[in-house]
Amino acid sequence: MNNADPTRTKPLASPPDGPVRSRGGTLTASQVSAWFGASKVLEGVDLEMGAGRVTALIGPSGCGKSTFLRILNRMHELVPSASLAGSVLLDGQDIYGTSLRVTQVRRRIGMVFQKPNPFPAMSIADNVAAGLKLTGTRAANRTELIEESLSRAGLWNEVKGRLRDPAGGLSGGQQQRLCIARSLTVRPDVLLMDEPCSALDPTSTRRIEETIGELREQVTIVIVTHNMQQAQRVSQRCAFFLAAENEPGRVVESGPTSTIFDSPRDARTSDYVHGRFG
Ligand SMILES: Nc1ncnc2c1ncn2[C@@H]1O[C@H](COP(=O)(O)OP(=O)(O)OP(=O)(O)O)[C@@H](O)[C@H]1O
Repeated sequence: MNNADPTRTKPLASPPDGPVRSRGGTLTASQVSAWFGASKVLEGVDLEMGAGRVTALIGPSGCGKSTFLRILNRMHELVPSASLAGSVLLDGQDIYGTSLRVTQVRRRIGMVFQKPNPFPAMSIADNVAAGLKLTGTRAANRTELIEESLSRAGLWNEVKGRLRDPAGGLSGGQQQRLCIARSLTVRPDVLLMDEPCSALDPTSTRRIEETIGELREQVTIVIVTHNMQQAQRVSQRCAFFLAAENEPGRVVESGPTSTIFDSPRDARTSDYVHGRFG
């Protein structure tokens, strides 16, 4: 591509032969509260999700984990009745401020959902490239980015001989890794994952967990999980959310995963992580 032409959109990706830069962004949530209409569902969440780490959001159903996750890449505002207070900074930059457009925020902070959602009739390669299209990103090195993204998602070896086949022919676990690859094409700083293994069998789950482990040096990961073993296996930090009856969800405690599981400060954390409720 001719980089000398200043009118051309500069691709986000590095040159094809360049390595993926080791990076990841730090997300800092301060006093985040959220509402759906008049109903307050989250209260005063303070949480730092550091670069190079996996942060697990745990807690019983309905305590606001997914809402919090969606606030982190401005998806919460897609619900017409939704509102929020507080701030979220990505490396010190306010993601709700005027210096970042919403498309830039969603490009730098990607999301992988509970149920794999590839375009089933579209080819495997086109599904990965759709990550560029969905975020309005132009890239000269499309082919290399497809291989790089599939490799980083741990899927390249399984699909390299059938990139033109429809994605609907992949197993559930492969489809989820394809969705991870799709998110990685724009080289995000942060990847948000909302129960990414809940629709998968144990073998596929372990494969995704390995992928998370491989990715964390390059991308900050925030994952919602109901699986306590998974939180222990994949995360370095944990935040325990809880909503008392008719109250919004709050973070009871957060810290290193080993502390949350082995010596939490709050008895409710201990009860939850040891399966005594929720
Ligand atoms: N679109 C919505 N409109 C109205 N209320 C909503 C909406 N989405 C979530 N809520 C409510 O907000 C609260 C928090 O929900 P949220 O999905 O964030 O919790 P969660 O901890 O992720 O739950 P789960 O673990 O079951 O996914 C719940 O009371 C839920 O009913």
